[in-house]
Amino acid sequence: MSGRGPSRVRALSVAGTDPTGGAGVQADLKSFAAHGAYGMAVVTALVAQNTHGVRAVHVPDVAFLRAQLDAVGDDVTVDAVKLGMLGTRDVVEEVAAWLRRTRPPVVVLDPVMVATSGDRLLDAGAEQAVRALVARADLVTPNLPELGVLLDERRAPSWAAAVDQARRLARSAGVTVLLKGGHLDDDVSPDAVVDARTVVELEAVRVSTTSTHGTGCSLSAAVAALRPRRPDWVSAARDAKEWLTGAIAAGEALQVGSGRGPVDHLHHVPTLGARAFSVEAWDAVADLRAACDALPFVRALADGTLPTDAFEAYLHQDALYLGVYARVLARASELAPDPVAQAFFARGAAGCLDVEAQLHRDRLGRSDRVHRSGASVVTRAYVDHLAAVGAHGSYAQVLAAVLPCYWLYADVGARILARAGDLAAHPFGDWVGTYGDPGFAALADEARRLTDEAAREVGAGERARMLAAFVTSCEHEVAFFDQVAVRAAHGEVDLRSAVPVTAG
Ligand SMILES: Nc1ncnc2c1ncn2[C@@H]1O[C@H](COP(=O)(O)OP(=O)(O)O)[C@@H](O)[C@H]1O
Ligand SMILES: Cc1ncc(COP(=O)(O)OP(=O)(O)O)c(N)n1
Repeated sequence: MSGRGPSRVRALSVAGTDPTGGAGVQADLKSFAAHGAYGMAVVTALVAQNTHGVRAVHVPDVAFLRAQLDAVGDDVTVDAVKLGMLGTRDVVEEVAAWLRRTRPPVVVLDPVMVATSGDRLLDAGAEQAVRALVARADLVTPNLPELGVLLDERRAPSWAAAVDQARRLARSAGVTVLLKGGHLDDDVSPDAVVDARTVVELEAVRVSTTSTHGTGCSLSAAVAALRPRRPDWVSAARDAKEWLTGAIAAGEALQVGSGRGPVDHLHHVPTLGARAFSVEAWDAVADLRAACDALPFVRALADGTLPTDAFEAYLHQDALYLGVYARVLARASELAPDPVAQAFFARGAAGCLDVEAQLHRDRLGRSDRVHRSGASVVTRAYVDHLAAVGAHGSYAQVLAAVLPCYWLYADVGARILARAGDLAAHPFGDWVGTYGDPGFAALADEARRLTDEAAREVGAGERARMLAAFVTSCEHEVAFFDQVAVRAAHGEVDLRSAVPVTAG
């Protein structure tokens, strides 16, 4: 064994079960893991419940509870204990006796009494035993109704009254109270860490969601897991609450159950096991891809019937776009975590300015038309989006935003190439040849690979932001193809409304 102490906090949940994984020991173990703790669990009660409510409760004999507690305590050093559903007076007293014997350094008591579904999780005759247990805990985490029961008072009618109750409980039981404001009828959901002398409020927005099953279990387990490595309760509770708010916000996306769903305990953890980002993203833009293929511009470009002025107007906007796109690729290179990605995006930036700009110069240089106008509203919207992600987004978000320009072009280009036939005789053969080229497809493959690689490192929230950036870029791509062609095909290449591009 190493002399440096354990690599993780060893946290024990003593609680009931939830086979749907949202509350009870299942939630506690996920909360422990989410906070880097090694989780253990002693089961007090088997609960047949789901996101709609409790169907049945089976409380094993307390002798078996004692056997479980002793099996853990005889063998493992426990750094923190979280007590959840205890169910009966006998269970409460057995747990109290175990605490007296073992005295774990951190004891968090979630005084579970009634589930939000309205189902009782504690016998009416056990309330007095739970009141006595409070004095054996370091932190107690009541919701508003539970706080009233612990004091043998009515539920506080307001947040201020609840804080006052919490202060009185802290003083009388010599315990720190983490008062939870989830039951308030308000657009915020504050909590407060209250001890005999101080009250520290933890502010939080109220997430508009039905995914709040097991929030109390998850919060108390998170605080227990954090406390051994935090200087005080406020620090542990603040981090746990911030995490929980994100977990609640990400809950609906889990699509677990048709009632009050669970929170996503791992919302901040890299999305190992998820579909590759590019697979999810490509599916998300299936309609946009179909719309792109059906655009008059794309069809006329493929069969060579697009008016030359329309094509030149498009190329002119594209040249303006590429100037900004090159800067955002350079930003991706700057943010890249390794030399392979760094070099790829640096080459991409240079490629935009060299190879593709050459194509535009050749084309527009031969043109009789003089394209002095600035970016159209559509072009400006696209480059503004890219520049904003480049300025404020993470590496992963930047990659998701720049990927459509590679991927959609390679995808559409291959189909245009297939329809175009002999490029030598095609009026836009040089353009079609560039984007339909297998070399360009290989660049798109590499951009996709790097984006998937970046996505593997991020949590669910960041991945959702990546997806939003990708879809927005795809929407701009389709609008970009559509803008000049539609106007130009009707002889209305009007760039008077154009404004200069501001490089990102
Ligand atoms: N809709 C919500 N948005 C944000 N936080 C919430 C929401 N509902 C509950 N919470 C938070 O979840 C935790 C559990 O609160 P609460 O519902 O009061 O307890 P319990 O789950 O024990 O009934 C608290 O931190 C509370 O502030
Ligand atoms: C086994 C078990 N323990 C506790 C609860 C109650 O969970 P809680 O986190 O208080 O939240 P709600 O789901 O009641 O809102 C439970 N349901 N099951």
